[in-house]
Amino acid sequence: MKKPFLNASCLGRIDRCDGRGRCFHVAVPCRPGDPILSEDPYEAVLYNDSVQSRCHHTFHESQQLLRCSGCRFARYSSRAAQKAAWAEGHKEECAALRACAPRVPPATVRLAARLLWKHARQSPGKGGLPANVETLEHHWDSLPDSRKQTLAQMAVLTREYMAGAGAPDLLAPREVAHLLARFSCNSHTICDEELRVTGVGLYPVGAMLNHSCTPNAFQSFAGKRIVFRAVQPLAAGQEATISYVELAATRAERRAALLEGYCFDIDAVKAVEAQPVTERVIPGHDRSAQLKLYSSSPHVMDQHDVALTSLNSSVGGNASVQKGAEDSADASAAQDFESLEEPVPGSQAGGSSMQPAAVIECWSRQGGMDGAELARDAEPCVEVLRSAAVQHHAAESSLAADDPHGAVAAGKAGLRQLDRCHPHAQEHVWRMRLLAVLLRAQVCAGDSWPDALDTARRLTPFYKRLYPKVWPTLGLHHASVAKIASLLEQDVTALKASQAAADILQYTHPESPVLQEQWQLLYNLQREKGSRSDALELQDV
Ligand SMILES: C[S@@+](CC[C@H](N)C(=O)[O-])C[C@H]1O[C@@H](n2cnc3c(N)ncnc32)[C@H](O)[C@@H]1O
Repeated sequence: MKKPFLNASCLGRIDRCDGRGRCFHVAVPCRPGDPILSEDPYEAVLYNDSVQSRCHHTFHESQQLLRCSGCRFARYSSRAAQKAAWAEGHKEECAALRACAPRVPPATVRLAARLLWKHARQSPGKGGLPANVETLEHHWDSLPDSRKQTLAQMAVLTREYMAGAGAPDLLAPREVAHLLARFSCNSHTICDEELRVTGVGLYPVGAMLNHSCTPNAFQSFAGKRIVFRAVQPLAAGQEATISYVELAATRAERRAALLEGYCFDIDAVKAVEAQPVTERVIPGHDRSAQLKLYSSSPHVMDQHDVALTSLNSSVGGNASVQKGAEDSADASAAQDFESLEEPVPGSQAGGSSMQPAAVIECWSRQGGMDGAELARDAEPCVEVLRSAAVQHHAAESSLAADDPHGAVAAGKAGLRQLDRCHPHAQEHVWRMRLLAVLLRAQVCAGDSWPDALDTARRLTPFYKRLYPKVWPTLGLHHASVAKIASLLEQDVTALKASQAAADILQYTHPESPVLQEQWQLLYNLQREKGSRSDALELQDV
């Protein structure tokens, strides 16, 4: 093992590991909640839609922001922040943004430009990339041609954008494309305490943490500084892992996202994937509703999948959203900055442009079941799942279009569809997704809190099963339940949810106002409970 980093905020070291390149080992035993690494980004930028509400330098939200009079794009929480930002790269950025106004390049293009300007400032005349960026994986040779083409077009865009600042040509187009490919598999999506996406940053040491679908650490952010914390006890020398993808998804979906975004296969260590014996497109639905039939249970599905997709005792199902032809759409819109926004780690849950689809994977648990019989059982469910997927898409679109009532209607319609499915489909992945979008819509609409509480409570068992015990999404979900229940004066529910939230958030958000809020709520609820039991006792007397 190499020496630990001198960086005092790092409790580990980088080593080589079998088949996965480099990895991060903790140097000392850690308890849940212990920070194992915290790091400022080598470079970071806000996403375009966060720019109006957040400081360009600190990434903190603010009601009163000062707008840069040069580019009229960047906004700052104070003069000091503006001054610091100017010295740290906004000087060149401001000129480039002015030159391409009113268009604004996507965040990853702005990130690449800032990184190259920074390197030129710190190592004048050296060229190339900083050493800690150069060594990051880019997997260029494994990328499909369509992806290479998109990255090449983004590289052209980056160079055009940088030329606006009158800077010398810093990197050849091919090298810029490789840099953008490095972003795809090494950058981190920056979120605030409530897990709202704010920007994207490159953290060279943080990029050493490998993926696991049962991670023992997770990342959160203080402004744009990343902090990795343990979510389980870690022994000295143990590898720290995070999840690169949404954990509340089926294995098939996680596998596809990892293959596409990070070029590795979570099933690579297992035997050859089970091949379906029959594959059929459901009539009238192109490839958007498909049936795949296996003669026996495909070993690649895990418990997680079975919980999310089982339909009945002899048939299993798996409905997934298939990614549309994003790359070719991007390629044909090379001149349109916004359409070239790149997916980055942790951000693949998006995809509002996807075509909703239902793919059902059926297998016989006993093996040897008659294929026609399986198909007959499953086919009506495919139709129902397909409709549920369509309603989910409609609900997401309505929410994005600021129409929460439309989203509530679509979400409820989707859930009603699913009620027609086999009772064992109660735990299907589309039910979880419909409940999640319905809850967001009901909270946005703000006119039926009892319904919102009911939705939130129906979602809880899914999240408890799918996320690790200590996980921010689960903690924040309990916090939402507590808030809605306390609004409705359902104190017992509020108290339980608030306690569950605080039990998690004390590890995941130890220094954040989100946890303070829970302590306050818990305190108020316990005090009220106390005074009510005092009152009762007095009455009894
Ligand atoms: C953010 S980097 C992690 C550090 C990387 N191992 C390295 O040496 O630079 C992501 C890349 O690491 C590899 N990787 C991460 N987790 C993995 C896993 N569970 N199985 C296989 N490869 C993995 C993949 O090549 C992936 O594209």
